[in-house]
Amino acid sequence: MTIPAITSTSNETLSAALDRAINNKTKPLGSLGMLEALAKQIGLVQNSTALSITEPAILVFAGDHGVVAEGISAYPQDVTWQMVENFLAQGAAINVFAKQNQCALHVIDAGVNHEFGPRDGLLNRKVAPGTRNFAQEPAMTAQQCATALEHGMALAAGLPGNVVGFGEMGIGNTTAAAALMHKLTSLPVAQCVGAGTGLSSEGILHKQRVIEAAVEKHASVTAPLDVLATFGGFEIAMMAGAMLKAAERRKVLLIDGFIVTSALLAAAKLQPNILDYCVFAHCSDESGHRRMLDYLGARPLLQLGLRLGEGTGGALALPLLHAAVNFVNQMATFESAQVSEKSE
Ligand SMILES: O=C(O)c1ccc[n+]([C@@H]2O[C@H](COP(=O)([O-])O)[C@@H](O)[C@H]2O)c1
Ligand SMILES: Cc1cc2nc[nH]c2cc1C
Repeated sequence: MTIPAITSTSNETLSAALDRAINNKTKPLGSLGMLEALAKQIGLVQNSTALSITEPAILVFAGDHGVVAEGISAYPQDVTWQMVENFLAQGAAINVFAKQNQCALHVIDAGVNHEFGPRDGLLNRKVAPGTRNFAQEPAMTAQQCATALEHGMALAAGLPGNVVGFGEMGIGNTTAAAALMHKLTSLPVAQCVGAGTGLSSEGILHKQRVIEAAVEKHASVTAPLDVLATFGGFEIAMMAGAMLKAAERRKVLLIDGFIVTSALLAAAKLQPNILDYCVFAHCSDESGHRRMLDYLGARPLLQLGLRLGEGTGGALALPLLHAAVNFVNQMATFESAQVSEKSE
């Protein structure tokens, strides 16, 4: 397996040209706030002052987690496959929001503990029917982790558009994500763990203890790929692979909540330049997400109290990407509209 090479988007000449294009629009300097930074970032990713959004797509990766045996989720494991059925039936929140914003949606079985059989609309990339319980043994073998990454890379390579959002479904995956966060940021487990789908405060404490014992057990594991294999999930590793390939192909990466950002944490340890390509859709209500975003130096676009996953934050932020592109392409300049510029 080869990790894609990702170059930084920094380019002084283009950066100055984008600043000029943005500042010449008929508005007080800087008055479109974060949309201006977003437009500039999209221009740098696309290596152009002629911005576009073509065929945006969201990839939703589903996988199950052996660590659910430790009683770390408020919902049973079967919800993972049941929600995959719901995605296929167009009944989930992500179906509604993706459709509302004319965004393609692809559902991937990365490792669900259920036999779906051949199904329209489901991409079968099942590595295994769920990971092992990382409280007892590594969640994946190194080979399984590499396979997941490779499937993710191939999926991203096959996308026609220039914006790709990431989403996931997997009961137990906030436990995996919190463990990854702890290992990859060195923040204490207590600052990484949260309620997930809705644990009580005792439930959160139990989840914290399970993670603390597991990181103690696997204390010698430190290299990013080994951390991903030991504590991650098939959907998390596949997302990380897809993110790396999408950045290599100079697509804009739309980052959703806590679990998606944990996949990015792993990807960014392998290729730090990937962060140039990432738009952070929102700050999730999952305790720990804000700290994860701070660690990455990320400024999320939205704060809506979401804690759903599925890529819903990305789908909801997509209109803001369109707004950023459209203001650069369609607004008049001071010159074209004969509006007077700043006098002091
Ligand atoms: O995206 C988030 O920030 C987020 C926060 C909390 C929960 N989730 C979703 O809830 C599931 C994992 O929660 P849990 O409690 O089973 O670990 C998984 O399917 C995620 O998509 C997602
Ligand atoms: C119903 C349900 C839907 C979800 N979507 C993403 N994670 C989820 C978890 C649950 C429990």
